[in-house]
Amino acid sequence: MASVNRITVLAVGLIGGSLAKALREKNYANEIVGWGRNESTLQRAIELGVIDSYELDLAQAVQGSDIVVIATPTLIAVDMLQQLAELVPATTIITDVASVKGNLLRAAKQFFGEVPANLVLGHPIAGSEKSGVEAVNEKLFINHRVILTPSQETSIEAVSTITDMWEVTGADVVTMAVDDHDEVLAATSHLPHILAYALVDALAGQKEQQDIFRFAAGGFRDFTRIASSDPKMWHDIALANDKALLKMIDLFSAQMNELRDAIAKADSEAITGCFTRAKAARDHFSDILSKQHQSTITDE
Ligand SMILES: NC(=O)C1=CN([C@@H]2O[C@H](COP(=O)(O)OP(=O)(O)OC[C@H]3O[C@@H](n4cnc5c(N)ncnc54)[C@H](O)[C@@H]3O)[C@@H](O)[C@H]2O)C=CC1
Ligand SMILES: O=C(O)C(=O)Cc1ccc(O)cc1
Repeated sequence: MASVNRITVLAVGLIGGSLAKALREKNYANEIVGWGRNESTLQRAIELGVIDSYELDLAQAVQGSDIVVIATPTLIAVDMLQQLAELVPATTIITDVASVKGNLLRAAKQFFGEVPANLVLGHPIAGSEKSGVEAVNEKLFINHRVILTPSQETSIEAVSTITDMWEVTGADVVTMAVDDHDEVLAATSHLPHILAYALVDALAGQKEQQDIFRFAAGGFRDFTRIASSDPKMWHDIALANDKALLKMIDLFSAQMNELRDAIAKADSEAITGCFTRAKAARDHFSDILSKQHQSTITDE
């Protein structure tokens, strides 16, 4: 593993902070520097053992770093990339944690003139509905996937360094094409968040909302936990991945209309068909998850 002296994390929130703390606990680098706009948050990050030091000036923060990790909200990551194009030499690896990759790849081509070899776009598939430095959890990435989306232009050494970095946190690193990433995540993460927000907002707008929430059963709680996620974060994701997300919303709306018609017509066959297929698919998914869980227990 190539030795890493200095890592800079741009924005020390849930994901940037959890990565910094995980790496710090494994002594992965000599120095982990945080950058942010709010000095009290950065001081708090030092108190919590998340970073070694901080800088408020971006140029100072990235100077001499081997790896710069962009961990801001998704649309802000585009601005960060633009600023880094002026500040960072080709010897520094730039990576990120944003939930959408296509918009950043397009921005990179625009700001750097081509996809720079030292840019390794990445996305940890781990997190929670909580945000900010107080929610930092150094174990967050253990046994979770991290998707890297290198392009043809990306340096193999840079991909290998970022793979090593994530593996140190306990993550399982896979690579994927950018468009595939954005389509898969639109289906499995972005659509479910939109559905949870829409459901809770629709119900909260009803006059009887007090009663509705008072009598809500476990299913409502399971299905809507993610509606507590940060609205700003999900605003950025929805707009950054608009094309893939609109496709998924249309697919879902068509399915919803079919189910609505089936209920209106008391079409038992159609209703049971949908529920049975969905149950089989969900049970299969549960089996995969429990096998993954078993194999991680045996590995320990
Ligand atoms: N929360 C989650 O479960 C996951 C989030 N992500 C992605 O990771 C990135 C960071 O998300 P979290 O750490 O969850 O959010 P967070 O809200 O915990 O942290 C975001 C940080 O960015 C800072 N920030 C906000 N606006 C800024 C601006 N204009 N300039 C500079 N800094 C700014 C905030 O002060 C905060 O420190 C996002 O792109 C998100 O989509 C990826 C995987 C999981
Ligand atoms: O809290 C949950 O269940 C999540 O889905 C967390 C999450 C949020 C955003 C991502 O890009 C990846 C993971």
